[in-house]
Amino acid sequence: MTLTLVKSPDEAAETEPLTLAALRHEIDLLDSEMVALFQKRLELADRVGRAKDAPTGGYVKLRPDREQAVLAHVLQGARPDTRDAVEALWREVVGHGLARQGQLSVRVWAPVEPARAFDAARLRFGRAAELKTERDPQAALAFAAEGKGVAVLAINAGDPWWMGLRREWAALSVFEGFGRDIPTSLAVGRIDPGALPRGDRVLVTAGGDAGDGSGAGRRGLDTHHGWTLSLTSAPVVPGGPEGCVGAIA
Ligand SMILES: C=C(O[C@@H]1C=C(C(=O)O)C=C[C@H]1O)C(=O)O
Repeated sequence: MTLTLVKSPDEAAETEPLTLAALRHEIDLLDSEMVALFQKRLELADRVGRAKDAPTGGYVKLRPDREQAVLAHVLQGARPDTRDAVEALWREVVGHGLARQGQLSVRVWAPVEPARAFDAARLRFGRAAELKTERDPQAALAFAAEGKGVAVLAINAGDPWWMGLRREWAALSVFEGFGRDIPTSLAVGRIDPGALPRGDRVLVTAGGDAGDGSGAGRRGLDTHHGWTLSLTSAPVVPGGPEGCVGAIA
């Protein structure tokens, strides 16, 4: 609701600068509070990071499940008209929280519309992350497999890099999908399997064509020589015999 004070033009001319100054003072006070709170939050993220320094199994510190819960929590309290702004802001906040535990590096491989994939990665990981484009999907996967950071790779881009998630890149998990309804790129990394987000499971399977009924409830994303990359809402276990290679929110 917007309150409008009815004033004569003269009165308005006199009081307006004061009102403006008063409003700006309120903003300054809030900014100071927000900076203090942000710094407190960063210190806590720091402490969480040190707690994670205990054996990690070579996993990166990024915890998609926790980030999903943080987002859900703040969005629950947000007015509908501020949801997009709150989400964008918190992606930044969380990105800086993670950066306190070590800078996140992201390699992006997207031969078609690279700017779109890059923008999506920037929105997801925030400005605190270091983003670089990669010309070779295998180099992006190798970078992520070494635990140096994570990779974002386009799907349906003429390279079935995702088949490697069942083979040489089995240490990597898909933990994010980018795209409106159907993902057009996926993020992969050495993510603790216990920290994958709640949502659809990502499958790489031989035989059958996802979407033809052979895999009930599956949605195909890409196929190559009898192998299929698909999504399912079935609660399959990552790394298990069903070919689950991760999960996306
Ligand atoms: C603080 C943590 O580390 C990272 C930063 C988060 C945050 O700032 O809220 C959330 C998840 C992690 O990616 C955590 O795991 O809780």
